Amino acid sequence: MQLNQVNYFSGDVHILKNITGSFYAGEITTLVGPSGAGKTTLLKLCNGLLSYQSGEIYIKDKRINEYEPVELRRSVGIALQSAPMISGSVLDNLELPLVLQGKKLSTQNAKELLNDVGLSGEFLKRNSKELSGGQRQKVSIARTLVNRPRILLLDEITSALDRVSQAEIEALIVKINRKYGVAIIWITHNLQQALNIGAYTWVMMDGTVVEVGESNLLLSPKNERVRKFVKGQLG
Ligand SMILES: Nc1ncnc2c1ncn2[C@@H]1O[C@H](COP(=O)(O)OP(=O)(O)OP(=O)(O)O)[C@@H](O)[C@H]1O
Repeated sequence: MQLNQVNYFSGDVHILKNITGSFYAGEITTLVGPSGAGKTTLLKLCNGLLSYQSGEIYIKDKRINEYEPVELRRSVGIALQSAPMISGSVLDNLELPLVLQGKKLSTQNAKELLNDVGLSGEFLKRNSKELSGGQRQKVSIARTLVNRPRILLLDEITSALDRVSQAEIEALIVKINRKYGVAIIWITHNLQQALNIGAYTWVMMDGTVVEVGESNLLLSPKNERVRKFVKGQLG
């Protein structure tokens, strides 16, 4: 996915300013930065939930606003911190992206998806209300894989979890990244997480990308504001 001079305004407010850069297939890129920097807004532009006013976003040399909405939704999966579930079973939840297209999910495929996120096939019949926070997030991630997306957007998916579940989710995202070769764009407030798992990191502030590169840039940022931000987080 490539972004070229992307600008987004909400009314008169210039929220994202000239965002340019690439997210690569088979690589994890983390987005970090202070609250209000524009990270979530950028993710929403990448899956068409919001529309930019100028610039371009391309997936495979095709502008995202030239994709049919269903095609774009299939190509770009998103998982959120809240891991929203519909009432019903885990299978009902996994199947949701297909049901919306008038299709069904085979039990075999459903079990493989659960296996991808480290859950046994027995979970298919479980009521989604009975899942722990970590299990819910795993089902939410499995659901994003139903359409075999090229790009996976993750918004703070481990923020509400305990350390053990957090480590499990990190490991399974790395595994999924290798297995499916998707481009993963992961917003995190946890800079240690960005250092541990992301190949690349974008540091955003006030609607701009202030520093970008391999994630270990966080250990010795060039930009003074980034240095201060990192010091506050990593000590
Ligand atoms: N619907 C909206 N209307 C107006 N301004 C908005 C809207 N949504 C977000 N903003 C503003 O856009 C800016 C970027 O918000 P965004 O949620 O993208 O930041 P963020 O980096 O994801 O923050 P956080 O880390 O707190 O989630 C903020 O200044 C926010 O107040």
